[in-house]
Amino acid sequence: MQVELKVLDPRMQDQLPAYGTPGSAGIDLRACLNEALTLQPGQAELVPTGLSMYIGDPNYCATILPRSGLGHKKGLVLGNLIGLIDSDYQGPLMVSAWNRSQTPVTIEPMERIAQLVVLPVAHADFKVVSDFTPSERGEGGFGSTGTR
Ligand SMILES: O=c1ccn([C@H]2C[C@H](O)[C@@H](COP(=O)(O)OP(=O)(O)OP(=O)(O)O)O2)c(=O)[nH]1
Ligand SMILES: [Mg+2]
Repeated sequence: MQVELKVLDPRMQDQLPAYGTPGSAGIDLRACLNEALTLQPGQAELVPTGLSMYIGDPNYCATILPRSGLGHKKGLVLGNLIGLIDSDYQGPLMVSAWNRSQTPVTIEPMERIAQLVVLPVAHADFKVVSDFTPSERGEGGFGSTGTR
């Protein structure tokens, strides 16, 4: 699928978003910072990626997810947990960088801090009913099937 892309920061011109391997689901996003940014424990800051994208097709969206190495080892995750990019959004792509750890984390300019995954979207057509069509699960949830 094709997605329109604008390069907002000239430093991104020669490192346009790309899949790292043919099987990669995510495209790494860089921190387009002018200087290193140190996040104190618990601190979150919006970091520009230097890009904007217009998906255009309402049957798709994009999500911004943590990189597993940074998230697990350094505690650098996302302030919104998952970023959701609407198909009609045309503004700058931003990453909410959140240091969930107990120690400061420094983000260097142009460091790859998160990843973007494009996903299909279904639009629900809600039909109001008073009784659902019966299902095997019914109302059971939140551990109703046990742990073993
Ligand atoms: O990590 C993120 C999350 C969102 N966005 C942009 C794209 C998205 O389409 C728009 C709105 O996001 P969302 O709907 O999650 O936020 P909201 O708080 O509901 O804002 P709005 O009222 O503009 O929909 O913000 C980002 O750049 N980065
Ligand atoms: Mg919204």
